[in-house]
Amino acid sequence: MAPVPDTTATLEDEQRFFDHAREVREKARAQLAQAVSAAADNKARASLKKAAASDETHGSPQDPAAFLRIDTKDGECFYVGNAGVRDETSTPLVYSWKARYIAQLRAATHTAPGDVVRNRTYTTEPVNRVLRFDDVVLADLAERVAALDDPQLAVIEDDALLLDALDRERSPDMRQIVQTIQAAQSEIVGAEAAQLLVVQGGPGTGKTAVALHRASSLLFNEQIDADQLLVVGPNPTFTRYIASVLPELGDRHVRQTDVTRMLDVTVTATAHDDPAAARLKGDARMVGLLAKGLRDRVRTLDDALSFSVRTMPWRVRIAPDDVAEIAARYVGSPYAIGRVRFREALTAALASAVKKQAQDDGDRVPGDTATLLHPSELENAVERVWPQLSSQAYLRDLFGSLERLVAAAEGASISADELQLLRRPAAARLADQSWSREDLVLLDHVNAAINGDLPGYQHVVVDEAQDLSPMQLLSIRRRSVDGAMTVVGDIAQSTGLWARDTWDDVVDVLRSALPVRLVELEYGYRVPRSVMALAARLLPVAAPGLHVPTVVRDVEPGPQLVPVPTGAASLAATVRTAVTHHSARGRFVGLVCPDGRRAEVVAALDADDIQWHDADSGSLDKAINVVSPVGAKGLEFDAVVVVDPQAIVDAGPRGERMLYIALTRTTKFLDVVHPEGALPTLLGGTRAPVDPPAPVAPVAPVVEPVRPVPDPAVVAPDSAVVSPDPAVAPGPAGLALTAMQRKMIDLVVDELEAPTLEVLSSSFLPRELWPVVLEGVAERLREL
Ligand SMILES: Nc1ncnc2c1ncn2[C@@H]1O[C@H](COP(=O)(O)OP(=O)(O)OP(=O)(O)O)[C@@H](O)[C@H]1O
Repeated sequence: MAPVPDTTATLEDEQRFFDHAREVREKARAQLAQAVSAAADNKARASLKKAAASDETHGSPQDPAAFLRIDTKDGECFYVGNAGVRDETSTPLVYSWKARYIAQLRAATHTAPGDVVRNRTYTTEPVNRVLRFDDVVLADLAERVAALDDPQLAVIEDDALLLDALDRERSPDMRQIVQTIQAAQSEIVGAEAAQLLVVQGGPGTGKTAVALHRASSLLFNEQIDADQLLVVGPNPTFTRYIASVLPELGDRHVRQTDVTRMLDVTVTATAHDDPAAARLKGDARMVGLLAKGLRDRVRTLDDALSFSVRTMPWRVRIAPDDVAEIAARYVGSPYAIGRVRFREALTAALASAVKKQAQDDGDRVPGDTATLLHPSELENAVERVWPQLSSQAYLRDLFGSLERLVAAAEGASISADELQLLRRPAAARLADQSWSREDLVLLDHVNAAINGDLPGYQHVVVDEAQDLSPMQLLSIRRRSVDGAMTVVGDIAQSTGLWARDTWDDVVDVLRSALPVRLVELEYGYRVPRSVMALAARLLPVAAPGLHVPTVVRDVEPGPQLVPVPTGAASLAATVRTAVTHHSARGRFVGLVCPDGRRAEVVAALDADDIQWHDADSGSLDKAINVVSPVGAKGLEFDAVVVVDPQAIVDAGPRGERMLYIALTRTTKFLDVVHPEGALPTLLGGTRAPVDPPAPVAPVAPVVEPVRPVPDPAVVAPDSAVVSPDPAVAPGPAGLALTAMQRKMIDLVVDELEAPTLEVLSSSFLPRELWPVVLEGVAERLREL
């Protein structure tokens, strides 16, 4: 009988249990290895070896036997480890954290304890030595935190293991969080598979971590094979970043991909659609248009089809209406399958016509009269009515012909102007046709419409789902057997052409007969409190009505706002100083740079031979990663340097959301380097946002009087890196200046610049009005 210690167990009792459980586990591992070497033949050995290699049921030999023990009110106790352990009688000694029942027990809180009385966590040292344990008795906890404002927050803040995990340095690989999964997260991890579960949560609330742990738990509980699970992310860099979590959890063969690589297409995107065309191509109305366009490729004939009949002097004919009637039976099937059925049905109709004619004429014919038809004649006829088509040929022909488009749009409520957006010259050779990213999604859709859906996955996990177009969502939905999915994202981080304010349309597209559930994660684990306070200033405009996650920790120092006076220092040089400062301290650095600033920033890094990695290219590097704001989604770094936040805001619609994303990528340090006077008003600057997002209010540039706590420090740019801007002293147009005059003008401009900027900055006038002020000054000077 296993020596399971009771609730009064001492450290020695616990150690005895840990030793026993580990011994049992290692014995089982050794038995499996022995079975491999004793296998009768090579084939059996290979398959056992494969099973042993992929059999993570024993976890790693380096794992402690358990990391948690849960005691329930009916006196039961559950040891929880990375892997389950059973004794010789198959009695569980340790439960895998993946077991649904365990996940449900871990969802207990002091306010909703359920059966749980006490949680005991263990601190161990390699391999299995128990150094100490810490108990949390839920009833005591409830008493202790009852009077506090946010008792749940107090509980989290008290979790030393969690805070320790959060404080650890980050790397290009995301880590598992098995030991420190929080109650609300555990509830999601262990939730039933058969539903559409949408997880909304602010930056760093653990959505990605939870989704991946849920995937692992589903594989364990639902007995589905790893290749029956699909994980879809937004881009290859993100996929690489999360790729090691599932293997670390013992699940090695799950397909993890991104929304574009997932598609069933053989071409890559080389063309770019303008936003209006791209948006239309992502619209669900394309489904109707593509379907009608495909149906239109099945032709109706004006003349009868006529076929010769082997050994007979006569021909057999079939009237156009009869051909159309046969074709109509199959137009609802996938196109290529419909074509096969049409061919079969046409052949059958002709065969019976041959039989009848032969009988009428008294001719002797074989039982299977279809053999009297010529296959090539049949194929030609089928091709006339129901031409073979590839998805590429179909889409090229459709977009290349206004006539086809107009016919296809019938009933799809797409206007003539919109159809023009889809038009593009058809390349003579299919291989020369270029395709956009949005086209690839359509090609995937057409592939399914032609060949039928590919075999689906039992469960699909979608991360950063808030940005996907309806056509992308449909491409994901098609890959799910029955709509069982876990969809995670953050509406406040929804940007791009399909930026949305609710999950409603996502649910509408993905929903199946299964139940739908939306849950929200409330606590933020990544972003330090002071950084979140700064980023949260954007939310009233970026995503009004959405909650700021309650942050569980703070890190000193808070965010640094680094103004760079125009003409006094180069912005890029200041950025370079900031990133090298962090990388010199061994930090994993993200340099979030708007496209318009990228060239000067990377030139400054290159000029000093500073190694950096292009994070938009598909992977991350240990040190400095330059990343676009959109590419930064889902990623995190020890230190983040955000370049020219106003340029990020101005770069497109929903600019405040883009900046919100950029600011919330850090686990510790944040530097915001901005041209002096060009800090977004919402962050405390004096300039109005240029493109307030429609249609949400308020759009007025409210200079928020409440400073974040603690206030972001405003630091002077490091004088060591300040390099003077090139002198600028063009004379007014038409005024011929001598070289000496130019030089003098340069000097005077230099002298005037700083005080002028000071006056303008303190004027609260939007920056775009500053030249107007200077023109006014020039006007007055001319009048002197
Ligand atoms: N329970 C936990 N224990 C330890 N670390 C955690 C826990 N929950 C979240 N984290 C850590 O917090 C960080 C943020 O998690 P994650 O990336 O999953 O958040 P997210 O909600 O997906 O963020 P974003 O919306 O910005 O993509 C990660 O480093 C993750 O490991």
